[in-house]
Amino acid sequence: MSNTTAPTTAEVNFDGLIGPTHNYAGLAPGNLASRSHRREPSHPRAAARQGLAKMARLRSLGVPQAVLPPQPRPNLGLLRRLGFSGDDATVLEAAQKQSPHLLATAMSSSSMWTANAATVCPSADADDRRVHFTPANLVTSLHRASETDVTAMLLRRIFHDPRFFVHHDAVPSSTDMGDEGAANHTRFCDTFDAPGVQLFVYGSDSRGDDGSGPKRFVARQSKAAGEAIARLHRLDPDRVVFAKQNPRAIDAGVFHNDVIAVGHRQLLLCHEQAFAQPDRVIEDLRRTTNDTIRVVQVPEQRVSLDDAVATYLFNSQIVTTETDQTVLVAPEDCRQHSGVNALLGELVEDNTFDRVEFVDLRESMDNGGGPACLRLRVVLTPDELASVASGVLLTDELVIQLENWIDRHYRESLTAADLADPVLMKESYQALDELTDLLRLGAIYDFQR
Ligand SMILES: NCCC[C@H](NC(=O)CCC(=O)O)C(=O)O
Repeated sequence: MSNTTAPTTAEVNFDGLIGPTHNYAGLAPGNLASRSHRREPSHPRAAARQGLAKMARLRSLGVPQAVLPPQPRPNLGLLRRLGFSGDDATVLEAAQKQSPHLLATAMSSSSMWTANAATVCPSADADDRRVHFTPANLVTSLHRASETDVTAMLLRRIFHDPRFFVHHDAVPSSTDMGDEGAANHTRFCDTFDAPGVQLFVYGSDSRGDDGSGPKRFVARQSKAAGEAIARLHRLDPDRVVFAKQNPRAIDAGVFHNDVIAVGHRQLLLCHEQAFAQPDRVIEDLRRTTNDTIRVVQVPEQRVSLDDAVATYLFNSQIVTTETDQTVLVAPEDCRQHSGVNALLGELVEDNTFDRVEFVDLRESMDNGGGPACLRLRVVLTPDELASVASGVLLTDELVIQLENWIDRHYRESLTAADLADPVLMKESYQALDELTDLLRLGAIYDFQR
């Protein structure tokens, strides 16, 4: 078993702990799983256990693993800002009566998908040699846009040392500046301490609607946000690539690029329909990486866009283990799909991966979040890692404490009718109050002050 303090510069996965109000409200634009599971009962305890089991599995492979706490729900501040008043129970009841949609928004536990929390660039790539963070504005939907402030606070709290970390404000919240964070951002490198090349993928070009965008669903990520982040993070423009998503893919349910492409070190695994101009993207990546990148494009004939979205093949995580193996951590759904499973066998055969491991993330998957959605990758040198709030770094002991904590506080199931229950609110706040002790973060939530 490895120690979480990596001796060399390493990629640390910060996974979002799934919160006690995890539910299916169908809130997410362009996300087919969210739409099709709308109003189904959810299983918060199983959900949180599945997410934690994935973290423990990666840790057992020797991948440094940390945890980000959920956002406080219900988000009473949001409901009050929208005109619901009275005591807490009255606010929840009025919201349920007048707008179940707003109530569900205030109960969403979507912050678990930390790939959307922020864009992070390692110190090796920034000209001031510090790690840069920009929280995502998530303007496309209210339930996600209301995560930004708490995310920013959490990141500042966890990565608190200004010698190592720079925290930027989110880019302005305007639809032509849409930013959904690291889900549309990939970094390629040789070893993690070496300077990398960063790929920013976008669905909309802020220069206006020229009719080339998706027809059915909204493009959530803008090019302008990526450009701003590349400037803010002081990246070398010669080592940055911008790529437009294929609008057909967005219309098939690819609401983030990480539903159709995944990169790790010198490998890009993507569907042939991922980008509007795939040849140009590959050429740009070859040039900027001095031809060290290996691109594996999966043809439509092998895996259709629809099957890619249904199985979340490309939302797998690729990790380098302690023994220097390259492992693909894929959703169970990929094993169950014969075509995808056969392809994975071939990718092991041809040494793209040393092996594939499958993880059961049913509860998250049913809201459109696979293995890669649940993690924010932060590349840290040993000194940077040593300065991080250490209570969030996963240890064997913390896994056991969190399992126990989940079992004590989380409900087995939740329905839409339960969301206004003031007892659920108390349970949720009490759970989070205890969690901040377990993670040694102090009082971070408004309700604790
Ligand atoms: N990276 C995965 C993000 C999934 C997320 N789903 C949601 O917000 C579903 C919420 C709901 O419908 O209850 C989204 O689409 O942004």
